Amino acid sequence: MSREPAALEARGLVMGYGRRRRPVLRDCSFRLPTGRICALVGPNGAGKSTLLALAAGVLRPTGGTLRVLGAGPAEARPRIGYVAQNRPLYPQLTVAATLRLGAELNRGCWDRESAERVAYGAGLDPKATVRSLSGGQRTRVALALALGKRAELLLLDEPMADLDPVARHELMCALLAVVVERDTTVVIASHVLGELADVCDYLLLLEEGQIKLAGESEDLLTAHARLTGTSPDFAPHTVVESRATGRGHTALVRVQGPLDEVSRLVERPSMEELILAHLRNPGAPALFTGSASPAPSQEAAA
Ligand SMILES: Nc1ncnc2c1ncn2[C@@H]1O[C@H](COP(=O)(O)OP(=O)(O)OP(=O)(O)O)[C@@H](O)[C@H]1O
Repeated sequence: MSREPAALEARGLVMGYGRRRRPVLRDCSFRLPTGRICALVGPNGAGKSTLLALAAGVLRPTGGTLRVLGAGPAEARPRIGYVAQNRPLYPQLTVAATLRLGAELNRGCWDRESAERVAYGAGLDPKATVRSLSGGQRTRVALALALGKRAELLLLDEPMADLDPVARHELMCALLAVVVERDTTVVIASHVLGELADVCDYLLLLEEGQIKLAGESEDLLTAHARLTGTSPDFAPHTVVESRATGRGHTALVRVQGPLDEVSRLVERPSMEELILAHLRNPGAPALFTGSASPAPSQEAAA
């Protein structure tokens, strides 16, 4: 059965910088279906920004393939909104002129109302030049441009990093209202795990250039459990992380068989807990749920 084109589909994706091309992304294969709000997490230097820049067509991979909305990244670019980590904007333009430029470049599809709501939400002066803005205010303008474009796929690199807590909440609500209404796919690279867990229904966890967890949040959570018992032996389950506690031993495990609820307390981990356990234990085996595995390549299927 053929599947509809994914928002992102990587096969053996490799990326290295500079002359030596030391791989920053190594043999990454995964699939992100459309219509998801995906958290892209991983430690500093794991390759999150690199993956987003490849998807946005700003960088070219050194190996493997990355399909974006069923096309090559350069071809898909008009359908993508990309907020890069350094928020590239024209410093000499005013905020109003920046939005006018966004409208000009996206004539016929520009969503002026959403763009202005996001840009001016906290009383930002339309006449202020971009160079005079704070980091958080620049983020506001960059997000406004991405949302105004009515993109099918939004790639947001640490969108909340510079924002104060009130602005974070306000902008996240504005973003969600728009993406839910339009069924936009969103990839959010961030270290703010608590906030991500509340809004994302898909997870990609990158570690040292490789995907370690990929799939629907619900499926990944169901595949794990927090077990507490008197014995440090949690067989047959695979232990991701364990520690001794006052009550005995607690472990976050990958479920591998029936859960013995008689001799152990069985609880469902939170998404934040699951991510932290994997980040602290890079040796834990990778897990891809069904929708996250790329379709067999045409050569393999033939
Ligand atoms: N332009 C570049 N030239 C050379 N190396 C680079 C370049 N950009 C990134 N790297 C290296 O690639 C690796 C991955 O960087 P990347 O910015 O993609 O990670 P990240 O997961 O986004 O990190 P962070 O959470 O700190 O933002 C790092 O080792 C970084 O030093």
